[in-house]
Amino acid sequence: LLQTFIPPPLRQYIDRGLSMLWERLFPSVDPYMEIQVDQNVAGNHSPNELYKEVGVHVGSLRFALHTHDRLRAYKWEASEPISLNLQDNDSIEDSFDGVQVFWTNAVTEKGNAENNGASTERSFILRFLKTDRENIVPAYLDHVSKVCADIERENSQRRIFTNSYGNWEENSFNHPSTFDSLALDAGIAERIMADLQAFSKGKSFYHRNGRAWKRGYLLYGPPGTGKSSLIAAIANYMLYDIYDLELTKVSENTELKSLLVRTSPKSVIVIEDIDCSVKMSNRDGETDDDSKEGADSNSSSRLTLSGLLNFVDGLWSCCGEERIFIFTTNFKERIDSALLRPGRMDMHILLSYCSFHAFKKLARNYLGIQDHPMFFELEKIMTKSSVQVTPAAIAAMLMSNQDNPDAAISEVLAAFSIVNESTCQISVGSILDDRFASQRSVETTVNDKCASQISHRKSKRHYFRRRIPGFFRKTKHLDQLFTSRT
Ligand SMILES: Nc1ncnc2c1ncn2[C@@H]1O[C@H](COP(=O)(O)OP(=O)(O)OP(=O)(O)O)[C@@H](O)[C@H]1O
Repeated sequence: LLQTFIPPPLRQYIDRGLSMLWERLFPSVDPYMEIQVDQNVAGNHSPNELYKEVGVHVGSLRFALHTHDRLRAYKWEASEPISLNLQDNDSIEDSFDGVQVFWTNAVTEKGNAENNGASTERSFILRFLKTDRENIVPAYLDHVSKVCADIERENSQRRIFTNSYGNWEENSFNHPSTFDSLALDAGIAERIMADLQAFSKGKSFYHRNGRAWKRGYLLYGPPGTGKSSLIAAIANYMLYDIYDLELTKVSENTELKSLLVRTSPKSVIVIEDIDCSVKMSNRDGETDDDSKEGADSNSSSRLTLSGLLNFVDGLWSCCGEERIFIFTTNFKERIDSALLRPGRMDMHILLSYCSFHAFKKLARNYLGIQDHPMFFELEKIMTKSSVQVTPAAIAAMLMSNQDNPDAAISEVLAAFSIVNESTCQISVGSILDDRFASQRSVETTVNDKCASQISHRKSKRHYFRRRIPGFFRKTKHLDQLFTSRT
């Protein structure tokens, strides 16, 4: 009750007063016990890792800034950020699972300064009620180590690895994507974050249930809907490194296994475009083409589907803990169902074309606006329309009109309206997407997808000419293509 209603500084005074009263009334009975964490390991003078961890933890107790008038500032290493800590012999309160503890930054001078025999001994002293002994040792000390590891991870540079000739090549990872910068359908970001939180706290749950501590996500949807950005957001949210596994560069199962065992815990292992990475249609690794030709008697030494299945959820998949597997694809239906089952891919997340909810997030991020008079009309069109536009395409429109929200929204509105007038089902997003940025690709897309359905070819031509300057100027052929297809 006291802990709930009395603010920490006042509580500290009351605690101290009560302790002093207790000591005066019962001088021989001390209800507290202490654990001393020395700077060096007694005997061999090597640094005590736990001392450093306690230092980081105590420095992270933010309320020290408000309750203490004198603090110490330092850096453990030149590259690390500044840490704050207690002055010599000051104390600070912390709590763990409702139990109150005190840390004192104890400094003792030993020996005689006159004959150069003086030395300073530093330690952190943990003080808590004897009755809380069971709750504190070792759970609280483990918690301190974990907090320290988390802080160090937060301050350290994220890394991205990619495989090359059977080895991982390392690079620094600075992708700025976060759940806040992503425009997703309502509730998706919250669902993923809750799942990730549960996963990161789930060590004992996974062990109790005999499961490897890992999680699999399948991200699927058309190009330009944010699959790669979501992977970066997940890595940034969890403070994990990324292993970007290029399956086409893996020649056999043993190589896959050896790559897997060399990934570190707390990492995201990504296989993008899994459907195009390797042609595997059955567990023996025999592709359709192989079976037609009756080729390759040496399938056991190659990369096979069963090798991949074992990679994700086999005996070897649990040789490192706390890992997230993410597969992406544009075509979920092309993936073998064995790869999709829970345990391998625990959550299937559809990233689809831009909804009005997602559009509002993009407008907030790119234009800095929460609302606009044209939103009402846009929402109506977006909800009714059968036209689908990717967030990537909308983001491109907003970015090119960052300083002019009216123009930006008019452009989005025009895009929906123009396309909507026709019966065309073409995805504007897929045409504008970077990967289609060649004349040939545009032709193919137009040809394959729906050029035959375009009824308003004039406005379409005008629209695409505006959106992709250069293409249509150079290529009369495309004009003819629209005409002939109509
Ligand atoms: N949902 C989204 N929210 C915010 N920005 C997005 C979203 N989707 C796409 N974008 C923007 O579009 C660009 C391309 O997105 P991204 O590469 O993540 O898509 P993708 O689905 O992985 O595409 P592909 O399947 O072609 O790899 C990104 O730089 C990002 O800025």
